[in-house]
Amino acid sequence: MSDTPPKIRLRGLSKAFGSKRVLDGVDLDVAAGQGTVILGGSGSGKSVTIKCILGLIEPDSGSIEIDGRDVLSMSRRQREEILDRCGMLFQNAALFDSLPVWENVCFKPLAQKRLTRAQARDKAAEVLARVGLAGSVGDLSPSELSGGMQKRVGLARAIAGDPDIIFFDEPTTGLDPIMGAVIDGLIVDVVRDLGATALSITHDMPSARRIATTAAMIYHGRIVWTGPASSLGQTGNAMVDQFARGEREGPIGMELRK
Ligand SMILES: Nc1ncnc2c1ncn2[C@@H]1O[C@H](COP(=O)(O)OP(=O)(O)OP(=O)(O)O)[C@@H](O)[C@H]1O
Repeated sequence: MSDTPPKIRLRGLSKAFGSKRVLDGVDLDVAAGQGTVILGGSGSGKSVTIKCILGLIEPDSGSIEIDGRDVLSMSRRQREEILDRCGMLFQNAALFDSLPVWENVCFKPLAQKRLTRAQARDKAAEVLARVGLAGSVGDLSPSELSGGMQKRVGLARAIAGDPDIIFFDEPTTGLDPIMGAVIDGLIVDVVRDLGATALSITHDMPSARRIATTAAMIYHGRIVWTGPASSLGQTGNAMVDQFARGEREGPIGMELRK
């Protein structure tokens, strides 16, 4: 056990939608300054977990601590201050087609009036360069970009506020394997340069091994295994290894596929 307190600590996190219990006591420590990935079948509650941390879904019970502070019991303003230090790369990048790339990149600081439009243009050019895009891309519409470029723009938006914590929701989905590796490399670089903590969701095992140090598997609403991401596929845990290798036979039954 490390002496450094976790950046994010979840204890007993539970959430049901109607009669459907999705999270049933999630316990998870996300180490500061490292990458952690949550694995689990479709519909197992990975996104709901991240949405609870981001304040987009209120859990029914349990606690969420960030830097040792319980975010569920703090005031709305205090919670917003903490969430302002978080960045998010959404699945499919989730860019606004009606806005040029530079306004997408600096959407949040512009909406919060923390930057003037001129400052936001400069900031966008700076972060676009960090993800390997020319400043001129800032004037394009997201619809004019390839999938790989859209992910880069989504990554630029995620880091534009110099966040402490960055969430990555399936960052390589829809990309060819080489572009996926390129995006993973950028993720590792920007997270390291910012000294940030990264919490990711992915079904892509090579990506999980690249972007995370620690992996955690969610099953039936709980974290059932945590260990080194480098060991995925050879963890010795039959459930995790079946999942990581994508094998049909194993302890994970067909109920996940219903
Ligand atoms: N706002 C909501 N209202 C009702 N049900 C929801 C809501 N959000 C999520 N769910 C349900 O919670 C379950 C878990 O969803 P979640 O999106 O967390 O899955 P996931 O593990 O991220 O899956 P995937 O890998 O397919 O993205 C699903 O059955 C989903 O339908």
